[in-house]
Amino acid sequence: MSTDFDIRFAIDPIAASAMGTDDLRENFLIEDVFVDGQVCWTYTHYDRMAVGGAVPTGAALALETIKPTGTANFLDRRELIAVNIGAPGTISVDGADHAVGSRDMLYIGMGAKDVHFAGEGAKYYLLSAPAHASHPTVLLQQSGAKRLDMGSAETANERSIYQYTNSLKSCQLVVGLTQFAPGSVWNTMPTHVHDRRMEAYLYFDLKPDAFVMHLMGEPTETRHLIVRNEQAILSPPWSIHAGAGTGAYTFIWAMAGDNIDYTDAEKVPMEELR
Ligand SMILES: O=C[C@H](O)[C@@H](O)CC(=O)C(=O)O
Ligand SMILES: [Zn+2]
Repeated sequence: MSTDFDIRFAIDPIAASAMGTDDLRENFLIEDVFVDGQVCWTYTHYDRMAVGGAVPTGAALALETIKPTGTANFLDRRELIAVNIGAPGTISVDGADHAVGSRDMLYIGMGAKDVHFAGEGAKYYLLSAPAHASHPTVLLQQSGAKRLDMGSAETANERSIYQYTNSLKSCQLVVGLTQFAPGSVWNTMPTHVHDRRMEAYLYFDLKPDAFVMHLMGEPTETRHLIVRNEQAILSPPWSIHAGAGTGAYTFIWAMAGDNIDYTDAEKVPMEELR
């Protein structure tokens, strides 16, 4: 069996505020996203977003159904975005091969049956949410993404946000990538919440001893998680999601929920955080 899954329940803010390090990590951190020769899923109860990794070594890896979806094929009632953070690879969707370069994303619409992930050195980060309509499979590239430049060097948060799904027709998925100017380490600060949509972050491009001090929790009741290279975190709809790295990093953010309006977020005033 080359497909594995794990289930994460939806945690409320009161329960989260009582958690120590181990419980926070167990509920909100995904340590092993990428396992050689495997497709590994974390099926969450936050908007039923599934977060996974596929690392083909030799043979192509099939997208197999998992028990929690309750469907014959994984995408019978879902859509998926695969982000390649490794070497260029190929994803086949119902017989059509799609070349997926490093930092390219492939959107695969509801109803696709036969999906295979291939390419030695390719590393696919997978995001999937329930769908109500079938949209065409489409390759999304950084060059075609909407770029937003934010922050400044003075506040160590100078960064470019690439909204890959800006012109995509999706049911729920909104996905992008954030890159930093040299020396800037703060993401999503000033921070925000969006109760309409959960979010997941994948932190990568970190040096082996580096980490991101990820911040979560309600704005007035924050907690931290130490996140290493190629680990993901789940942000419940009620939580802030921000962080500072001990060095350079890149991250992929992804949301699912009630709307796909990127700008529909409530800013948290800096004075309110505690
Ligand atoms: O809801 C959107 C996400 O939190 C990211 O777009 C935020 C982000 O990349 C950043 O500010 O650095
Ligand atoms: Zn957000």
